[in-house]
Amino acid sequence: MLEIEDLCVRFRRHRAPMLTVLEHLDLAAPSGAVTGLCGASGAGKSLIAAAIAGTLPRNAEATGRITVGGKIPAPQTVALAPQGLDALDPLARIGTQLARFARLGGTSVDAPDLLSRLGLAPRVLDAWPHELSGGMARRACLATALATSARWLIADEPTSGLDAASADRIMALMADLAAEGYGIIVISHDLPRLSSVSRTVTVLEAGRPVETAPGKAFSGDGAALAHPFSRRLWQAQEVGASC
Ligand SMILES: Nc1ncnc2c1ncn2[C@@H]1O[C@H](COP(=O)(O)OP(=O)(O)OP(=O)(O)O)[C@@H](O)[C@H]1O
Repeated sequence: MLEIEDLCVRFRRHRAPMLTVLEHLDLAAPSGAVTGLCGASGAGKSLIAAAIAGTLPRNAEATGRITVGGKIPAPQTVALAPQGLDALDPLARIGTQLARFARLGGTSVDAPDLLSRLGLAPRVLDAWPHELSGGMARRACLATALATSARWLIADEPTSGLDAASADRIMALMADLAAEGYGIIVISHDLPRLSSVSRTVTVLEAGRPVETAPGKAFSGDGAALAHPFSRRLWQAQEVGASC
């Protein structure tokens, strides 16, 4: 179990008061399941990912407790596939980067097999990041995180910029990895796909968690959701999807 207790994040600013951007987050993410995080832009989702992975910006101050299996996680326990595609090294071919991440995790990687699970052809191994489309780069980012063989993965917006079939494939992969025993946390604006694979989805509104609901509560008109903000978020996507 990956547990977050009372996580708060605030930023130091030049000649300005501290800015609080995340307040009192509790989260329990079991291994063997997908745990979803959603919310409006700027709600604090990527900062949660960074806090778990230990990559918060230098001007951030975090309080609270993050544990995996009851212990403070060692480096490399949790792999992060960040939202920004600039996480890829522009000066290394994708194959080199996958091998590098595998070494970081003290393991080796069957790179063609990994790419194929993400719907990428083996030729991508020889490609430089600038030669990839946005969707291919997103999947290459995910591949670098998976290459570490960490048993915990946080995927921040893994379907952003992907066509519908590729997005379906990525969310199905998240579910498959969970079925293989991985602990998976997925951050996504794509609520229909996110909720379809998640055991629970935590909804954030402006830095505050408002509700943790079972994935299946995101259906129909959202009547099974407890908080009005969650219902609005869900209904907005459903209306968008049916237009
Ligand atoms: N280095 C920083 N210094 C100051 N504020 C920051 C910094 N990084 C992020 N923030 C602020 O923290 C808040 C949360 O940012 P975060 O990136 O976690 O949002 P998000 O929920 O992931 O949004 P999106 O869905 O748009 O990716 C935002 O208001 C953002 O402006």
